[in-house]
Amino acid sequence: MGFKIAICQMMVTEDKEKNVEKAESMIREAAEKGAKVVVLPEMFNCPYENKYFPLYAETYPGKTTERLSLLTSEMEIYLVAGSIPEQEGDIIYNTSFIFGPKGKLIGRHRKMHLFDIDVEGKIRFKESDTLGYGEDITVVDTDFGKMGVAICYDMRFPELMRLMALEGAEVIIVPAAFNMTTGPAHWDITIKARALDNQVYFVAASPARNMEASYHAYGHSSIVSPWGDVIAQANAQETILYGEIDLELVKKVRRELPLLQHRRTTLYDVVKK
Ligand SMILES: NC(=O)CC(=O)C(=O)O
Repeated sequence: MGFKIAICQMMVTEDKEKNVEKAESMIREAAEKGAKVVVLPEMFNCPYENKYFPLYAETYPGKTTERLSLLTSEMEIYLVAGSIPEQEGDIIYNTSFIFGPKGKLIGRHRKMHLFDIDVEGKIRFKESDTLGYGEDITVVDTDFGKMGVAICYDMRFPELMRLMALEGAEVIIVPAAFNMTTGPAHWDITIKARALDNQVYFVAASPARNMEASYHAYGHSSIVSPWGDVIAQANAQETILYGEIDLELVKKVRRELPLLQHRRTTLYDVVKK
């Protein structure tokens, strides 16, 4: 079984309404071109900067999620709606809402690993200044099998990705926003490594690079096969990236090179707490 997936590598600006409109028009175009699963980038309705997260935050259900749920049901697709700042009580989360073809919420991933880093002379970011930690691993059931969803920095943690594969994920989808320091250094290799570790399709969705923003996203949204082949990759500009997902290939690669079966779980293990 297979399906077409699309990543909307959209330009995110300070105008929330325009961001949501842009997301809607790109989703519509991707669905009209046959995509059955559409993915938006991390913080698609809000600039990636701590000062904006509280200003753009919405509760669920809220204006952005309601609009995307309606569009998802109109286009009869699955939508991994990138992420938005989600307010619950006093806490704001970096949250990905996942909708099924009838517009129903089928999953919600709150970023588990917050991007608190300080690369000397290059980039300092401390998401935990404004955001709270997600606590749950997210694997959703779809008509195309199980898919894991995580957000950006989460993908640097192989244990999380492995647990998703052990829960049955054959595709891992990651809305993300690496930057011009970590992107050139780590983006491609991390995506390929996680695809190969777990023999999954790895789908990483970035915003386009906006040089007027304070945070310059790397772009380069990518779709990598379970064999490590790059099926499709964008550059830094706004675009819709398409790829064919062949679930038979996941089975073939796992049969030919049975990594998941060859783990020495009597000697070591990765467990969910
Ligand atoms: N923005 C992130 O969460 C992560 C990132 O940019 C990186 O890991 O590099």
